[in-house]
Amino acid sequence: MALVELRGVSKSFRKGEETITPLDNIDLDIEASEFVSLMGPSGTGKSTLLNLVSGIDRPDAGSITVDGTEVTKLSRSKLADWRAANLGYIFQTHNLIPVLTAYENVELPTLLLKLTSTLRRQRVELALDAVGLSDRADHYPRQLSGGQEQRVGIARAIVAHPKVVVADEPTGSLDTETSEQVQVLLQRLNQELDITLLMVTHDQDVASIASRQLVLDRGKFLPRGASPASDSKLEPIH
Ligand SMILES: Nc1ncnc2c1ncn2[C@@H]1O[C@H](COP(=O)(O)OP(=O)(O)OP(=O)(O)O)[C@@H](O)[C@H]1O
Repeated sequence: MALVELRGVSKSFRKGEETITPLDNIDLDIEASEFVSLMGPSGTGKSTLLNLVSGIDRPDAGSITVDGTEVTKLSRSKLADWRAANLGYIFQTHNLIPVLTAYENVELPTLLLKLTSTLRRQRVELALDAVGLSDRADHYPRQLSGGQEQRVGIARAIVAHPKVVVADEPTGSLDTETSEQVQVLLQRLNQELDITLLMVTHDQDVASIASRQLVLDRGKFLPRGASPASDSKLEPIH
């Protein structure tokens, strides 16, 4: 069984009078330790897919299983606990809390876990070390560069030792040099710490660091090597 399994997953939204279906009966397997990138035209449902895998949103149909747990069957309260222990989320903008230090920002998700204070401290130190920011632990976000802030965001995503980390355009708001540093970091996390990654990006170069590249278009994954249709706006279903 794959670490992440999507079977027959569909998701629609009402937009005024129209219904759009960004995900239409899709299947996906992600094996443990894989690094999968996801590209596709704007509005095709990439973020929607990440939100479903991470249990932030629920599909209209189909099932999503992560490490043997059928996430789609969990109650709302169980889902919050499951997410805290099993899922890391890297955002395009780091979403750090400005009044907390780098250490405290990374510590935040561990407060939802039942850990001793020693283990909690070890996890935070390990995560900051993994992103090369041990010496910035006491700095506030405003005292960090954009790239350092993103690395704190990445440390926060891996601190709970999640089964899967999803990343939504993690380099989208970074300059080229900083983006390259973050790409190297993501590859290291995958290869050295064995973290399974699902990453959305608009940048083909960034996508190519992944071990498998997927393209989503018109509600489906395109076959390997195919390009999205040029007029690939989602067709409304009436
Ligand atoms: N909660 C929501 N309510 C209504 N419509 C939504 C909701 N979430 C997403 N959508 C719509 O679903 C479609 C897919 O959105 P999504 O954000 O997943 O696309 P995307 O591929 O990540 O786009 P981008 O590359 O621009 O970030 C869009 O048309 C969007 O407006």
